[in-house]
Amino acid sequence: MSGRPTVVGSILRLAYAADAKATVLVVALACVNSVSVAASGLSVRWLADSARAAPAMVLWAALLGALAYAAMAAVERVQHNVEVDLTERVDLVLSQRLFRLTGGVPTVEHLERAEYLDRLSQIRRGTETLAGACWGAVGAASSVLSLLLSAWLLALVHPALVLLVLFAIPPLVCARRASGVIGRARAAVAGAERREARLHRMATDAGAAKELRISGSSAAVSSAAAAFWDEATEVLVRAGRRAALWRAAGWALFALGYIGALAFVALLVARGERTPGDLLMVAGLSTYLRTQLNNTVEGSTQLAEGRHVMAQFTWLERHAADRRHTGTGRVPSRLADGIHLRGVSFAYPGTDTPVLQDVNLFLRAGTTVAVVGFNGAGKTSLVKLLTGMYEPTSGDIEVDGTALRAIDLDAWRSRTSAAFQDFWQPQVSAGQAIGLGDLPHVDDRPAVARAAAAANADTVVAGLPAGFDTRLGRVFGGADLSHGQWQRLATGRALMRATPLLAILDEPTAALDPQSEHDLYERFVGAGRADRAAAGSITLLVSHRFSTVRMADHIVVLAAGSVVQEGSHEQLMAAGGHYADLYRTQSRAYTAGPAL
Ligand SMILES: Nc1ncnc2c1ncn2[C@@H]1O[C@H](COP(=O)(O)OP(=O)(O)OP(=O)(O)O)[C@@H](O)[C@H]1O
Repeated sequence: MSGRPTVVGSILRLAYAADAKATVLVVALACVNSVSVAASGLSVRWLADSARAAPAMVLWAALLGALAYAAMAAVERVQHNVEVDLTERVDLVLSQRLFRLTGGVPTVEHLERAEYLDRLSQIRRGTETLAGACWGAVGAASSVLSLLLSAWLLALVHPALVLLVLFAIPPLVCARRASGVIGRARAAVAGAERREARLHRMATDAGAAKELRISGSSAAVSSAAAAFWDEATEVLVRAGRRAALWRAAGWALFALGYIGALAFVALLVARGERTPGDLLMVAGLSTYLRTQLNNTVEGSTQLAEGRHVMAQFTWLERHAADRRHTGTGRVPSRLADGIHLRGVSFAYPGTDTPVLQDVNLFLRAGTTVAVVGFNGAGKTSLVKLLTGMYEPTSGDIEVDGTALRAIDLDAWRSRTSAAFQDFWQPQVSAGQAIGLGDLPHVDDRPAVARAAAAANADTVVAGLPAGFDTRLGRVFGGADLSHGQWQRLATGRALMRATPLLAILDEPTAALDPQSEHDLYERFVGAGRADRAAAGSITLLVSHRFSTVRMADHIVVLAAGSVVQEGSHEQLMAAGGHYADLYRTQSRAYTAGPAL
């Protein structure tokens, strides 16, 4: 996407994909417009000269002029309407493509890194610019055609007048410089704009609003947002001024050429070497030339802005292609052995600090494994690796002896289920909010009801006005749920797949009391036990509550990204150390502390 033709080509291909007929029409109208400009210049000259030499021709000259003007006026109107319609279509095509690309990247790195988020927000805001750039490209091409025709007509008057076309170069070069200045400024402020937008969203988010008011930090958030806004605006305004200076310099040079050309032809007419018709045509063409040039400059500015957005788009396409999971290996229908982690280390992309270090683990088929550890020990990162959200920096994860990186990731994910700490709150019907856990069965009411009952979400649904058909979430004016109720639905979602090979519960239980959490984990482990046993399913529990953890067959203790202990509850208690200390401390807190 480096050269201009590639950008123009890509943009025109987009327009063609959005609406082929309208694209061809816009291009054809632009050509008609260019020819009309030249025809109108010719008609003025013909009119003036025939008035003196051949009065009978005046009518024909006037007719040509009228036709040229009518064509220009009609084309302008129709072209504008078609362009507006087509811009919306291209915008839609781009938004869909962006959606597919963002969702199609198998990893989640681009959604977790600030640098990538900046690029994404530039693309999101820039789809309309890119769509508009189509017409910038077409307009610029048609103006170049007009310029060539005008140059030919000027050369007929005097070859030296072709130089006027050379004066068209400075405004173009300067406009390009100006666009570069604006484009760089936009990229520089993308981070500040994203932060400002985030703070703005936070200030209007009901959840955050409560804490902001209690802590009295609304004003601080508002002034932080204002500071980001000011920072971005200052850079953009400064860039705007510099860009305006560049543009003014370009036009000043053109004005010099324009005045010089008119003076030159006026001199030739005064000497009787050229006719007044020539002078009128040069004056008329020069005026059009300025308009056409203006269009070319605007078109090339739009094109340059579109080019910047296209560069980000191309980056996203490359990122998606680079991150494409190449594994095509089959996922076993049942786990015979289990999942091995062999020397797995992991650092988040763009960071040097490993959050998992040389982890060697065996998750045996058909067992329940619990992972415990302090905040930041690496538990969720481990879950992200097991679900293929990231690949290990070194080492391998093997599913029944086949490396996960060699397995078809979509197929693997279709045999996993998970409920996360930061779970999703889909604004759909209550039934679908559960059914989405197994897309082919999203509306399978008996399956949804089973999952709801297993997650204890049936009581939540029973309290809704239209049961499973109740629309959820404030965005579409649906019923709102408490955090704990959303959590139950999320757990229901994770129980939709009857025979996952890996079922994960990564603490989606923060809003539950210890007893409810314990019940929920028990239900999760017990749900469809026979089916899961037949499939050799591994159930992975992440929890800080040791009363919950002890139900697992195997417990893994993580500390600072390394496995420090593993075994059954009894083995770990007998061994003493980290796990036993934490277990006793927590038991004491529950027995001696206030009732929870
Ligand atoms: N997207 C990310 N980019 C960079 N670092 C990250 C990212 N997510 C997590 N980390 C870092 O990785 C480390 C492990 O985080 P992780 O979420 O795996 O811990 P955890 O054991 O699940 O913690 P908790 O009990 O609080 O959920 C932490 O130091 C965290 O700061």
